[in-house]
Amino acid sequence: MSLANEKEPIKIAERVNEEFQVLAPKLELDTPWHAYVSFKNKKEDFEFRIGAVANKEEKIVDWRHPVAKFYYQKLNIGEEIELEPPFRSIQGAVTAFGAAEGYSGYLKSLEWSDLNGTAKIVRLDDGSFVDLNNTQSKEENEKTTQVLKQSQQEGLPDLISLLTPEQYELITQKTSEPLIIQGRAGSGKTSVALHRVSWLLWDENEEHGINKKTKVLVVMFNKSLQSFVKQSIKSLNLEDKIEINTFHSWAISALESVYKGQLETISGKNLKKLFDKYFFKDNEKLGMIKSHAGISQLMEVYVKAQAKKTWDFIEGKIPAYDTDNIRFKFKRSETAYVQDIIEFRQEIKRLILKEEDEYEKKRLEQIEILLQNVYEKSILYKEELLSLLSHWEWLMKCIPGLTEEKAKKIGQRQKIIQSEGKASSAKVGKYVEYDDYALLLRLVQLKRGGLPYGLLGENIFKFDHLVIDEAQDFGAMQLLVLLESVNSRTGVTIVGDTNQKIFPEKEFIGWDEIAKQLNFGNAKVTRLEVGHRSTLPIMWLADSVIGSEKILQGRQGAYPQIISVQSYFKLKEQITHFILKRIEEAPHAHICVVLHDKQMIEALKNDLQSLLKFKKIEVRQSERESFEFRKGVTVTNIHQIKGLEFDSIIIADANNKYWPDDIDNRRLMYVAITRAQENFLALYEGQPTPLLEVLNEKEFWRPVERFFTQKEFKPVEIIAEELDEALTVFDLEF
Ligand SMILES: Nc1ncnc2c1ncn2[C@@H]1O[C@H](COP(=O)(O)OP(=O)(O)OP(=O)(O)O)[C@@H](O)[C@H]1O
Repeated sequence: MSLANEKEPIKIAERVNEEFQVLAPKLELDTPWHAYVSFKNKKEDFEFRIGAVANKEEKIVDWRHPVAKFYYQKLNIGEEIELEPPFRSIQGAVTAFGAAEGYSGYLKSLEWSDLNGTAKIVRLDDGSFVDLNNTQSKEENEKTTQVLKQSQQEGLPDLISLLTPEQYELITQKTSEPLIIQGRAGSGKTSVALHRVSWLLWDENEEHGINKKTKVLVVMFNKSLQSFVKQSIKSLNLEDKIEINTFHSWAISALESVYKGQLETISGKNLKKLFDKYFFKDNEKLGMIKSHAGISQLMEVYVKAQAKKTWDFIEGKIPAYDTDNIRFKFKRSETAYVQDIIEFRQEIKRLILKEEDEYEKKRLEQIEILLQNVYEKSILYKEELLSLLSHWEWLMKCIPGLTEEKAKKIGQRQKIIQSEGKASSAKVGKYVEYDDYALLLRLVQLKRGGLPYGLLGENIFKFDHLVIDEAQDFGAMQLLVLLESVNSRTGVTIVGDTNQKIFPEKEFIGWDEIAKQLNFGNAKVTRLEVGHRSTLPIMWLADSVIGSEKILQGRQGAYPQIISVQSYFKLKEQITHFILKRIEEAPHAHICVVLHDKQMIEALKNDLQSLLKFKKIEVRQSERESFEFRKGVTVTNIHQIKGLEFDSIIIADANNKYWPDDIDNRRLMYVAITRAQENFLALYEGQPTPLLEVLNEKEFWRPVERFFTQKEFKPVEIIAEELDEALTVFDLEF
C-alpha cells in the first residue's frame, strides 16, 4: 500500500520509521531516502522515494532523476502531472509530498502534505512520534523543542529534500547556458553551484554528453573555504570526481606543469622591505593594474606579433633542410604558436627515429635543433612578463586612463620584484608576486591554446566545467584566465555577492561585465534573495550594517547582542559563559570566536581551552586548510571565515579601534554576522564599534518583533456556550 493511502500522519511516520530501520543499515546511509512524491489516476497509484543514492531494488530514485522535479517544483496537492519518457507516458494528480530525515537508523523527522493538510512529525527520545502542527500539551511542546535542539546534526545539512524550486531550476538549467548567480549571504549560492556540478556529472544524464573523463574545476579564494567545500561535497559523492582549489594553488600547479624555471611568491612583508630598500612608494594601488583585463588584450596583441615573427624566422632558416616541405603540414595558429611548434617538433623527432639514411637524418636533426631553440626562447614567461610591464607606452594603450607616470612606475615596481636575488647573468630572479600568476598563466594560455598537461607538459587541455565561488574577490585577469580554461563558455557557473567583497585590493569587474565576458547572448544574472543560513534577527542586523534592504522573511531566533566588558578577564568569562550555555542547548554546535586583532588569537584560544577543558569542549585555533568543521569552538581571524558557517559567531574585539566605520569594515562585519546560523554575540572593551549601534535601538527591532508576534497571532476563540456561561448570572448575593 502506498504511503499516501495511510490517513494518519503519525501512522505514516511509523511506517517510514520501519522502512528506515531496515534500509539504513542495509544501504549504510543515515537517511535512505529524503523525499517522497505520489500521484494517482483512476487506475493506479504511483509513488517515488527520492534519495542521494539510487537503489533500484528498494525503488529509490536518484535526486537528479527527471522525475524528482515533481517533488522540487512544490506543486499543489491535486495538481495534474504527466510522467515523461523514460517512463510510460502517464498522467495523474499529486496526492502527497514528504521530506524525511533519518538519524542512527531511525526516522528523525518527517514533513508531510496530503489532501488532509500538512504535518511536521518528530521522533521523541522515547521512540514515540508527535505532530508539531497539532495542538499539544505544554509538556509535549517542551520535549519536542528539546529534541529538535539536541539532535541538531554536526556538520553540514543534507539539502536533497530542502532545495527550493528556484534553486532546483538553477541546478538543472540547460547546459547550453552559463549560470551566473549573485545573492545574499546564505542564500545557497555555493550549494546550488555544487549541486549543479553533481547534476551535470550524473552518469545517466545523457543529455549532457558527460562521461567519466569530464574535468571539473571548482575554484575559490581562500583555503578555509576550500576545506569547507571539500567537506560539503562528501554527501554529493563528488570527492574523486572534481578538482577543488584556490586560484593561487591552481595557478601554481598549472604553471609547474609547463614552467621549469624557479618560481616563488614574494611575501607581503618582504615586498614591503624591498620597496623600502629602493625608496619606492607603492601607494597608488599600482599592483591593482595587474588585474586589469587590458593587460590580457596587450598580451594577445603581443603573442600574435611574436607568433608571426617566430614563423618568419623559422621560414627563413628551414627551407634548406626541409626538402619534403613537412613544415606546410603543420598549422600556424594566430597566437598558440608554441603548441604548433611542440607538435611540429614531435613529428620531426618521430621521423628522425624512423629515418635510416644518415644524410636525411642529419637534415631532420637540423630542423629539430632549430625548433628546440625557438621553443626554448618562447617559454621565457617570467622574462616576458617583466618586459611587457616595462613597456609603458603599451600599457597606456591597453589601460584607459593610465597616466604616463603611473605606467612607468609599474615597470619600475616589477623590476624591483623580479630583480631580487637574481644571478648577475640572468635577466630575472625567481620572485614574482601573487597577482603575477594570473598574468603568467594568461601568457601560457595564449601561446599554448590551453593548459599544458602530460609528462612533459606537451599536451593541452581545458576543463569541461568550471565553478567560481565568491567571484567578487577575483580580479578581471584572474576571471579571464579561468574562463579561458574551460572548453565552452557555457560550461561555467559563477557565484558571488558584492556585499561580501573583503579583499579591496582587487576591483571586481561587476556582474554585467562577467556576462559580457562570457560573450553569450543568454548569459543572464540570477539573484537569490532568500537567506537560508541565519535566523531573521541575524539577517536583519547584517542587512543594516551594509545598508541593504531588510527583508522580513526567515526563521525566529535569539536576538544578536553586544556586551561591554571591563577587562580581558571579564571577556573570557563572558565568552565561556556563552559557550557553555549554547553547548548545553545544542551539543553539536560549532561556535566560532572571531578576532580582527590577529595578535590576540593564540592567547584567547589557550585561555578558552583551559576554561572549557572540564566540560570536554574542544577549542581549536584554525586557519586556512587547518579548519575542522565539527562541534566545539574555533578561534580565528576575521579574514578566514568567508563562505563558512557556524552555529554561533562571537566577535571578541568589537571595539571602535578594530572596527571603525568604513566600507571595508562594513563588508567584513556583514560577512562575520552572516556566518552565524543561530546566535551572534559581540563583545568590546572601551568604545563599541559604531557598526553595531542598532543592537541597542528598540525601534530598529520593532518590525522583527511584530513579524513574529503576527505570525503566531491566533484570533480570539469565542465559544457561544462559554460566553453564555460567562455572562449568565445564576446567584445573586444580597
Ligand atoms: N533550500 C534550502 N533550505 C534549507 N537550507 C538551505 C537551503 N539552501 C541552502 N541552505 C543552507 O544554507 C546555508 C548557506 O548555503 P550556502 O553556503 O550555499 O550559501 P551561500 O549563498 O553560498 O552563502 P555565503 O554567500 O554566505 O557564503 C547552508 O547551510 C546550506 O546548507
